[in-house]
Amino acid sequence: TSLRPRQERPALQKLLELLLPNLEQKDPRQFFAWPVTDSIAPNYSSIITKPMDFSTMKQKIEDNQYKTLQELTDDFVLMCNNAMTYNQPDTVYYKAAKRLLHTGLRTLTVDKVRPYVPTIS
Ligand SMILES: COc1ccc(C(=O)NC2CCC2)cc1-c1cc(C(C)=O)n2cccnc12
Repeated sequence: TSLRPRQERPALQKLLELLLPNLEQKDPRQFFAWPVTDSIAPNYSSIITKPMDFSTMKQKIEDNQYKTLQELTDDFVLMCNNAMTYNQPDTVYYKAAKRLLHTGLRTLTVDKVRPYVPTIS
């Protein structure tokens, strides 16, 4: 828990705090829970220029760094695409990323979420 005094939490931050666990549950083996290190994935940091993982996304929500649902969606897509870039198609990681991308995007774009996040036209 952060030591900061509890400042007013905008509606979007509350929504994202609800959505993130829903996405994390789609990664039961927790391949996407933490940053991928060069020790478990050789040369990862030289191949993937913009790493992303759920713990980083959680921190960005808490630091109120997402201004729209689309920005969180972009990080989620980046995370999945990184795994489909670094790993070969026949690996557990590539397959998990492909499945996560599809099921996760359905959660993020499903109509019942949209109305709560008016996009500034
Ligand atoms: C935080 O990342 C991980 C954490 C745990 C594991 C893991 O438990 N791997 C076991 C399944 C066979 C070994 C794998 C990963 C992992 C994710 C990834 C991704 C997301 O590309 N990765 C790529 C190559 C090697 N390992 C991984």
